[in-house]
Amino acid sequence: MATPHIRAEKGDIAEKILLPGDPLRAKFISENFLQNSVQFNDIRNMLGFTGIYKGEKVSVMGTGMGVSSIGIYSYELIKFFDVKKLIRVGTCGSYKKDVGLHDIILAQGASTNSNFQSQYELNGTYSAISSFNLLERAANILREKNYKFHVGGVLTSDIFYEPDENSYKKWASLGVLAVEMETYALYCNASRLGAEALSILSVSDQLVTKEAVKTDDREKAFTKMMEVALEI
Ligand SMILES: O=P(O)(O)O[C@H]1O[C@H](CO)[C@@H](O)[C@H]1O
Ligand SMILES: O=c1cc[nH]c(=O)[nH]1
Repeated sequence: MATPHIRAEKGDIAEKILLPGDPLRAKFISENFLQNSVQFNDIRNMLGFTGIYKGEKVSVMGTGMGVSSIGIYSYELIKFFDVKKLIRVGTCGSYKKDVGLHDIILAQGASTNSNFQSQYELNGTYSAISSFNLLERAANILREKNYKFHVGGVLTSDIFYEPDENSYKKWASLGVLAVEMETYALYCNASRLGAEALSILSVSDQLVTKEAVKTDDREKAFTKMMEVALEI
């Protein structure tokens, strides 16, 4: 049963899915990590694949950029395709000097400047948190592999090009490690619909030192987080 955004039947998509923002990163993961991979989605070029990793069925699909886009895909994946474990594998901008380029962040929770939570008509502010089960497993795998990682809060922002380049300092003063654009919505949908979610992020930009990973490397350079996500 296809949805407006995913051309697949129930069973075509595994219970566990990796979700990069970039659909070409999904293709890269499929081609480099999965065996017997079959493409299940092409609508809007939001490429999705299902294959086998170490004997386990696993899927990978792009989400696009921003809360609205991942809000649609994660909702459809959980509600209509019975996906149970959603692991975002994304890039982020570090807010802390000691969180360097290529370091991995496990997003324990997400704050946001988006109004995604207004749909729930709460009389307060919702704290979007990850699945402790997935977080604990990812942390254990990272320790075993001896990969440098950090655990903490991130900001899910609607804005990539902030007019005030110092505004990040206020979030950093509250311990927020980095900025990206999807995790808050992913965690909300997973909590609301009864699935587990975790964002594993690689630092592509350093807002304190102004360093950045080269544009051509962004699709393929972050294989460590992909490996960890697949091993969970
Ligand atoms: O690398 P991805 O997963 O797309 O994540 C980050 O990169 C995009 C901005 O360049 C936003 O989607 C942000 O969240
Ligand atoms: O600075 C950055 C880097 C990646 N993704 C973001 O949203 N911001």
